[in-house]
Amino acid sequence: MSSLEEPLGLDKLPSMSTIDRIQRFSSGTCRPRMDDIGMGSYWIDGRSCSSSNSCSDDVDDCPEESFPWRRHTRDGSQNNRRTPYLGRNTTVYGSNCDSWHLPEQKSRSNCEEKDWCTVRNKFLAGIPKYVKIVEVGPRDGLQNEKNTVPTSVKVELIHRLVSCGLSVVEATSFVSPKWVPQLSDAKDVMKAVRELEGARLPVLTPNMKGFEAAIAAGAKEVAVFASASESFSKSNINCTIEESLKRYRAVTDAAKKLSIPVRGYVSCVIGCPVEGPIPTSRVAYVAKELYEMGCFEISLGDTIGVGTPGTVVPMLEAVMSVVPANKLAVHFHDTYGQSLPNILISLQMGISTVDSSVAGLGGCPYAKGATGNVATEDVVYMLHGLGVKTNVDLTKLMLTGDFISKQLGRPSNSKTALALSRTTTDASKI
Ligand SMILES: CC(C)(COP(=O)([O-])OP(=O)([O-])OC[C@H]1O[C@@H](n2cnc3c(N)ncnc32)[C@H](O)[C@@H]1OP(=O)([O-])[O-])[C@@H](O)C(=O)NCCC(=O)NCCSC(=O)C[C@@](C)(O)CC(=O)[O-]
Repeated sequence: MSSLEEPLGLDKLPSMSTIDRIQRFSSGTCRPRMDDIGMGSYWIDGRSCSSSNSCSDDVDDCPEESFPWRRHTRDGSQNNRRTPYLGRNTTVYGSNCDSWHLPEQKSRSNCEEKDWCTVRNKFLAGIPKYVKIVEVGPRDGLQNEKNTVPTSVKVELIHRLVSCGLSVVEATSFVSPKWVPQLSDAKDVMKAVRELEGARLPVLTPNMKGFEAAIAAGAKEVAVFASASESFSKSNINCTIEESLKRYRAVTDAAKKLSIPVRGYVSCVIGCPVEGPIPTSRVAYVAKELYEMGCFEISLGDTIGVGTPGTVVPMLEAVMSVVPANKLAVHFHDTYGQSLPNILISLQMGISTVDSSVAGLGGCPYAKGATGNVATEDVVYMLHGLGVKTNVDLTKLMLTGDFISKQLGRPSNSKTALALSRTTTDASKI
């Protein structure tokens, strides 16, 4: 067994060419052409700069998502629809729950504006204007809870998360109740939220049995979950990587016939609790297989949270050589407190979808030592501070984190929630 007490990959820091590429992406000039960096057509251009080097952006605020076999185009206005669920609550934290950020463009002088453009072009050029957050709290967040969380609490959590403006909330898992007893009420949860508007509510399905049960309960989107570690695959879903891919082909084939979008997860993209460091080529292989079988998005999971930017960069580089960046998501667990730097570097490399969990809930029952996902509040705080749109209302999100933390009887794992709950009692001091 390899020791995972040191950051993985100190001996495997990215090559100079990798570092050079990131610096070039952030250098204030436009992105290199795809051919320059050997990524073929898979590299997705982020924002580019006009010849005047102005900061005006060319990326849609909230790009429409396309699924390979989707019949209908989604109504873009749905992003703005909110369920009125939180209306009856009183505000706990006050109304000033937002990030400290640089002054708005309109309040900057021409000179300040020019300086800001230079700084932004130099360090933040690759960062998208809009980031889609996939909230995994009700599923990944709760699956490891020892005490049974009542179905009504799970349903209320989903309602509240949707009312925060989150456009994707992973609702539950149709897995074996023997393996994950906490989510044995998947059918009841799904039936209670199936008509909820304003967000997509995917569910995990490990095989055809799970897929059929999910569809029968009203799921309109599912996710399959493979692993880049053979050992983790066996302990999590009781089969080899190849066997899991075979099962998932059956699920994606069935989903295609029903026009159900399928998301694909790859676990252990940096390290495995049993095998230690995982080769980037293996991560790329599994991601490519899932993508080619029809998954519309591949979420790369650092299941035990051992990654640092030093290991995340080469992993992403390997995956981006086979799956386009705009089809990738990152999914970090915060075991070593590395999630935010890992997310930042991922954004700089062209990723614009981030998984997270309200109040930092979570952990995988089959990944010893894995702690919760990065807290959604912390991700939103960082993104808003960077001027990146999320459509998420941080105040409502904090109330939601507060709600579920109280239900679980412990404090939130979100540093932002903790800090803002203290400071916003007297918002005038900020
Ligand atoms: C995959 C199996 C089912 C194989 O489990 P198995 O024991 O090999 O399954 P089986 O086919 O031999 O069947 C055994 C029993 O399970 C039943 N069964 C079979 N399938 C289902 C189903 N879908 N729903 C309900 N029941 C099912 C089946 O009917 C049978 O029931 P019995 O006849 O004994 O009464 C099991 O290993 C399992 O459910 N694993 C799920 C583990 C899990 O949920 N892990 C956490 C999610 S992954 C994760 O958190 C990582 C991620 C995604 O967040 C990203 C990251 O951070 O890395």
